[in-house]
Amino acid sequence: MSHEHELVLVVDFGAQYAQLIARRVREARIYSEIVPHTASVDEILARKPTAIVLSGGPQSVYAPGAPQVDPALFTTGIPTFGMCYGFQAMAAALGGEVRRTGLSEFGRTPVHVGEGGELLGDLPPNFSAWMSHGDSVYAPPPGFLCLATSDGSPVAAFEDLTRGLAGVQWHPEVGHSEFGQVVLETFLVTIAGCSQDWTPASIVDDSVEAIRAQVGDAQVLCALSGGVDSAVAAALVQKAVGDQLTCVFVDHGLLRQGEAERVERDFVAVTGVDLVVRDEADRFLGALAGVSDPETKRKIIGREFIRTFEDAARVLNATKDIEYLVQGTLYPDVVESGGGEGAANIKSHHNVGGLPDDLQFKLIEPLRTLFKDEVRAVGTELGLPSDMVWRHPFPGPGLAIRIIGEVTKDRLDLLRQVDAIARFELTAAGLDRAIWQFPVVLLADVRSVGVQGDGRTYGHPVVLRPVTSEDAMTADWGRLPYEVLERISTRITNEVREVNRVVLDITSKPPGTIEWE
Ligand SMILES: Nc1ncnc2c1ncn2[C@@H]1O[C@H](COP(=O)(O)OP(=O)(O)OP(=O)(O)O)[C@@H](O)[C@H]1O
Ligand SMILES: O=c1[nH]c(=O)c2[nH+]cn([C@@H]3O[C@H](COP(=O)(O)O)[C@@H](O)[C@H]3O)c2[nH]1
Ligand SMILES: NC(=O)CC[C@H](N)C(=O)O
Ligand SMILES: [Mg+2]
Repeated sequence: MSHEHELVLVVDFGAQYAQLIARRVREARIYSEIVPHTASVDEILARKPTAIVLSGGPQSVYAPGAPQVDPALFTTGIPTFGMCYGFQAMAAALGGEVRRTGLSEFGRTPVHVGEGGELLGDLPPNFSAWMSHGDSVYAPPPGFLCLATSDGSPVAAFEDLTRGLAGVQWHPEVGHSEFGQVVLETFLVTIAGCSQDWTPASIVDDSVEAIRAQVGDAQVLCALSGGVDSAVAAALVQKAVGDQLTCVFVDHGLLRQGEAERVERDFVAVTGVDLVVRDEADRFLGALAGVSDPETKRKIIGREFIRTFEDAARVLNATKDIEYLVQGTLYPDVVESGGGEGAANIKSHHNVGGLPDDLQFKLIEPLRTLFKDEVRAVGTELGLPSDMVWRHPFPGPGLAIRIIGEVTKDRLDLLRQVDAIARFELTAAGLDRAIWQFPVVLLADVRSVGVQGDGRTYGHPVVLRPVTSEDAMTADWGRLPYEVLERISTRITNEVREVNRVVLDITSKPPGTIEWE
């Protein structure tokens, strides 16, 4: 998909959020991918990047064994931008001086911009940038112009435009850095000359073409959850190969109120796609009986999903020969499971996943290079209705991982009721877009004493878990207005007899995760 677009490669030195750099580059409408710092100069050249970004990283460039940049990279003529570790590594590779500073800078840091130069030309003389470093560049390499300083960074930014090289000590990719996107775009567009041709329309055209080429006349199965990713993946495949596509929706009994009906009604109505609905509640609830360990729940659900897809294919194979399975895998899944070399390892999620080696399908993953916000833009471009494109993510294992304790039909019914109230009130308050996701968790094994109608109750607490996020990798707790919280709490305790306490989860991720299990 990427071949026809200019490419910016992000070389990952073990940055916490190399993905975020790639996202920011793409926000500038330039296609970007991440490569590990172990990639050789030849491997990098083979990808024909228009520009390169060297990421931050936890090490010190002068420490034995610390990852280095091969100086040959700087003679290729490809414009290269360094951030933090990448900036220091560029300095060290080209003869500048990098050493430990007496003053580490973590967090918001005032930066002073000097005279001249192009990279920071549009910035005011003083602004604030987000830093996270204990080493500093003390002297720029020969030929470089020092552009800025901070208290702990004698050289906080530099450039040598004769070679297309520049860098900054701070992290322009994080939202807390003022003018971060301006600096990045000045480098990529003005200095490196990248064209901004990565648009949702171009993504759709490229991927429709690629799917057609891959699939030919074959038959395709898509596991459709009603979630954003599989809806957009299915719509792309449908645009590419039309009625060669059959979607399978599994009602595993762990869905929220109205979900199954909504998928049938909305998705089919909009796309006209062939949909097979499998009612598998008995199978999933049977397999989950007596289980309260979160990992065991997830494994059971993953296994039963695969069995269900295989069953569905067996039935369909009577009339068509299903060769491909469509998955809504996103770029963060790929990076998290393939590993940016040296980067932290993030928990692996249920996908259609833990796919067996002897999988009978070949995979189609049209969203494999995209982030969630891009998937939403593609969905919009494809004409999917905005409530489908903007709906909150919902995990494949469903309410099973929001019931802390054993999953039973009664508990599911109870949580469905509570969840419907919370979601209704969020929507009524016009906050769906402001909140990334709003799990409601039933502490099924916990009871507390309450008083209702002058009588003692001994009910269950539920936890409201509104979060804000950009890509679910990190999250903050959502600051819902007190009036909205009050309405939700009152309605839940009035309308759902078994619940006598509503609590609010105010933990960010990290350290918490979004889901409780
Ligand atoms: N009930 C279901 N029926 C069929 N397939 C499902 C179901 N739940 C999940 N899947 C499959 O598992 C994949 C991963 O689920 P995931 O929740 O990550 O994505 P999604 O549901 O498509 O999007 P979102 O992240 O917005 O919920 C889906 O893309 C879909 O292919
Ligand atoms: O399809 C899925 N299968 C899973 O097993 C799964 N676990 C978590 N999630 C969703 O992923 C995002 C991050 O969740 P956590 O912060 O809980 O890890 C949030 O959006 C979660 O809802 C899942 N989605
Ligand atoms: N965030 C970074 O890239 C840190 C770079 C280097 N380890 C320093 O402390 O200066
Ligand atoms: Mg989902």
